[in-house]
Amino acid sequence: MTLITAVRLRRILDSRGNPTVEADVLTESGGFGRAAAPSGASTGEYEAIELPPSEAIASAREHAVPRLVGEVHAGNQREVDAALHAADGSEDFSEIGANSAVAISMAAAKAGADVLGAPLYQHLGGAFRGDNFPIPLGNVIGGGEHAKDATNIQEFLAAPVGAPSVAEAVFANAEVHAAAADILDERGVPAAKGDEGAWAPAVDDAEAFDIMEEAVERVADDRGFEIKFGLDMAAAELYEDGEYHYGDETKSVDEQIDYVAELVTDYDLAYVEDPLDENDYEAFAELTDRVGDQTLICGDDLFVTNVSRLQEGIDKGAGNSILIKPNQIGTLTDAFDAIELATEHGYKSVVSHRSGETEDTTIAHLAVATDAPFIKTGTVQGERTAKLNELIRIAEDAV
Ligand SMILES: C=C(OP(=O)(O)O)C(=O)O
Ligand SMILES: [Mg+2]
Repeated sequence: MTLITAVRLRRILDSRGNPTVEADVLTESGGFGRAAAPSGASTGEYEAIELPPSEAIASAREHAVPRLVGEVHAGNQREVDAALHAADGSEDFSEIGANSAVAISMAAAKAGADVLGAPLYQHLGGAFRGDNFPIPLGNVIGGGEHAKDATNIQEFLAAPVGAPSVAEAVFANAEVHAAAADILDERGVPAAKGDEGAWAPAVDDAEAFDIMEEAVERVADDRGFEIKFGLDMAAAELYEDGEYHYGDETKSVDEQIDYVAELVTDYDLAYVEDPLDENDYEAFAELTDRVGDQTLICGDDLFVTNVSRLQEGIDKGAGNSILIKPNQIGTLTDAFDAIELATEHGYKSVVSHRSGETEDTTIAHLAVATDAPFIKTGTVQGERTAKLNELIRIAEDAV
């Protein structure tokens, strides 16, 4: 029934206006799935390789499509993803491109679900998920690689940890985003938006903390449940020649650890992603030792959704959480394996978008299917709200 009969690949636009890969997968019994690859800007050094979309498409047509069509069942995700690995033959999808691989992998999952007549989250294992829904981490203020002349820290994220439902959490994040705009306005600070729709004002990090604290407090008071906030420091982007660079100021590794530990305590941060360089497991371990019982220390560029890198982190006590970005590793199977390993070792999974996105909603289903405690997928803008609105629909469907 789910034997793949066609795979179509094309270039479409992503949210930055760049081309990206979209895949359609069709099956013998008329099943259909469509998915598109996202794209990062602050990419990790160890991510699977994204090829220019035209190259990725040409290579996947030559190497992957013949191994899928008439050979593999869309309903068997491990079979699909093994065929993609075999077609590629490299360790990092540098032959067919992780962008082609992830688009095909996700489109096949949707085609498999379509044949079964099941929602994607159910097909991906949602029947045995818990009762919880992922808490959305919403990007409210940001800079770094996502916006020019804004904060050094890449993302200030609302974390509505006390929200009674996923819908309330989604709306609360949007309200924090709006409250931040009001506060900026009151302070006479103009703000454009960064790649993910977060405000990108020309303020220093200290002022951004201040604005976040106030915005979160206003909405929490109004809503009557607890809203914290967190960060993606994307510290690999700040790190050069052994030091962390904040504009003209620098911090040694030890100073960076002290700085982050203080931020966690001072602002009661719910979440800190990539507070240290992607090669520094030891510093991650030291910070985790200091504040890992108070907050999530999440590895994005550190782990790149890769089980080997995660295992090294587990062995060294680096972090207590992993960001899951399917396109960092190339297939849904690899992303699932990373989530499974994380869960086994008490690491919290945070399923994530990329700064370059499309209307694709696969990550919302992935987060629900795997019972991930968090999802990071922005706050506003269509390519972000596509996932947030899908979460609301899934929650309604799953009760
Ligand atoms: C979403 C992120 O940004 P990008 O997609 O640019 O890596 C991130 O760093 O977590
Ligand atoms: Mg990150």
